[in-house]
Amino acid sequence: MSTPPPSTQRPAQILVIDDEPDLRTLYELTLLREGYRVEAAGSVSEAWQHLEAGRFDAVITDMRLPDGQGMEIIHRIQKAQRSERCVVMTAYGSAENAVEALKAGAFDYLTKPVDLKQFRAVVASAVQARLAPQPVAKPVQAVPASNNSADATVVTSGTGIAALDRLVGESEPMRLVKSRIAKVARGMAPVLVRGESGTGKELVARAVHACSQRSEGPFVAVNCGAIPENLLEAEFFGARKGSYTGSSQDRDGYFQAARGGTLFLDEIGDLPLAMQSKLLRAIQERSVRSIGSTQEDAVDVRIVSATHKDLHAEVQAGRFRQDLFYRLNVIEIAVPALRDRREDLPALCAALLSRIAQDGGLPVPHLSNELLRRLAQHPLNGNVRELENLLHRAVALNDGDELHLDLMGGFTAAAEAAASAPAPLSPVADAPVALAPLPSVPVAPPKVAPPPLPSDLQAYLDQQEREILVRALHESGFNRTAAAARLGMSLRQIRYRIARLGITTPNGDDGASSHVDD
Ligand SMILES: Nc1ncnc2c1ncn2[C@@H]1O[C@H](COP(=O)(O)OP(=O)(O)OP(=O)(O)O)[C@@H](O)[C@H]1O
Repeated sequence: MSTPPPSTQRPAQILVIDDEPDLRTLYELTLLREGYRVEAAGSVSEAWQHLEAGRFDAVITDMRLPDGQGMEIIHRIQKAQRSERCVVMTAYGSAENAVEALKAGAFDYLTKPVDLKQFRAVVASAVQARLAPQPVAKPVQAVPASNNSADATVVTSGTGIAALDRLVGESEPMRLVKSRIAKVARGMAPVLVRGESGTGKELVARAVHACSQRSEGPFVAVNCGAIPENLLEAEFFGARKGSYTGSSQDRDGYFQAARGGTLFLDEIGDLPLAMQSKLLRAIQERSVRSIGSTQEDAVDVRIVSATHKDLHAEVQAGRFRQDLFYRLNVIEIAVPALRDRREDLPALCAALLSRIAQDGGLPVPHLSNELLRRLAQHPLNGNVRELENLLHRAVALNDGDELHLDLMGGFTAAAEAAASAPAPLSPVADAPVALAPLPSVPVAPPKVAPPPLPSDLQAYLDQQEREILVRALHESGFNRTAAAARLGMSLRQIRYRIARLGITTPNGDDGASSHVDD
C-alpha cells in the first residue's frame, strides 16, 4: 500500500522519464492522484534539462531511451552528488540491468510491465526515505569513505554511528567494512554479508539497518537454518486462520513484520531449494501471499542476508539458485576473519569484557598483557564468538577482579580436551533419565526404587533434552556444530531445539530463530 505525502509537508516532486507517451501519461496521472507534483521527460537530454532547472525528490526512469540509457541519468545524478532518489524500470527478465542500476546507486527498480500498485509503493518508499526528517536529538557525523570510493564522506545519523561503534575494531579491514556499510545503507539494494562464522555478520547487518533511512522501522532477524522445512512458508509469509491444523488466528510472517524496515536472512545458504524459489518470487514481486489467503500483500522491506558458505560454490553444486544469488548479492560486504585483523584483539577484548561484566553485574576484570599475549597466540578460528566465549568462561571461573593466565590456560586446555575427547554423551534417543549438572560429576549409583512417573511427560522430556543440550554446548565450548555432531544431529536440528527450548548461550543469539527489534 502506498503512503501519500503528508499534507503538512510540501508535495514531493517527481520526475518521470519514459519515451512512450501513453506510459508517461499513465505514470503521471498515477502520481498526480497520489498528491505528488510531477514533471515528465521523454529522453535523457530532456530529463537533464528538468534536472538542471530544479530539484526533485525522486526520479523514475525507463532504461532504454531514444538518446541513451537511463543509467546515464543515474550516473550523472551520483556524480553531481545530487540528492534525488532514482528508480529504474527494467524490461522483464533483464535482472542484470536492475543489478547494475542498484550498484550504480539507484534506490530501487521496477520490472516492466510495471504494476501500478508496486509503482506507487516504490515511489512512496523513495519519497519517504528522501523526506524522512533527520532525528534532531541525534548527532550527525561524517564517516570516512573507503579509499577506493568516489565519495569523500558519508553522512550517518547518531543511531548509525552507535551501531558502527558496536562493531569494535579500527584495523584497515574493519574500517573498510564500516565505510562500506555507511555507503550502501542509503539505498534499497539487497546486501549480502559474507564471512566466517562468528565474525560479526549480524552486527554488520544491524549497522546497515541503523545507518539507513529505515532505522526507525523494524529489524527482523531470521535464522534460515533454524526453522523446520515444513514451517518455512508460514514463518516467512504468514498464515490465515484455519489454513492448517492448529492455526486458530491470522499470523503475520517475517515479511509482514519487517514492513518499512529490514529483513535480515541469516544463514541464507541453509534455505532449502523449494523455499529459495518462493523467496525469489517474493523479492521480485515485492509482495507475499499468506498461506490460505487469496490476496497478495505488498511489502516494503529491504533484504540483508548473510552466509558463512561460499554461495558461488553452492550455486555450482546445484544447492543454491543462481537467480536468487544474483538478487541477494547486489552489494556484498565481506567481514574479515579475526586472524586477518589481529591488531583489533586488545580493543575487542576490552569491549567484550566490559559487556560480559555489565551483563553479569560484575566489576570489569583487569586484562593483563600476559593474558592478551596468550590469546594472540591462540588460533581463534571461531573468530569473535570464540573470543567472547573464552572470555565469558574466564570471567565465570574467576574469583578475583583480575583474569589470570592459568585460569585462561586451564580453561582453554579443558575446552580443547573436551572437544577432542570421545563423546561421553549418549545420543538423544538413548538419553539417560538423570543427568549430571555442570561441570560433570560422577554418575550417581543406580537407585533401588524406580523414580516416580512424571505427572507431565512432555515437560519432563523437555527438561531432559534441555539438560543434554546445555551440557553438550558447554562441553563443546558453545560451538553448536560440535555439540550437534556429538549428539548425532545436524546444525539445523540443534538450532531448532535450542530455539524451541529457549536456551540462551553466552552470545545470546541462539534463543530464537528470529527476533524483531523495533
Ligand atoms: N567487531 C565486533 N565487535 C564487537 N563484538 C563483535 C564483533 N564481531 C562479533 N562480535 C560479537 O561476536 C558474537 C558473534 O557475532 P555475530 O553473531 O554477529 O557473528 P556471525 O558472523 O553472524 O556468526 P554466525 O555466522 O555464526 O551466525 C556476537 O556476540 C557479537 O556481538
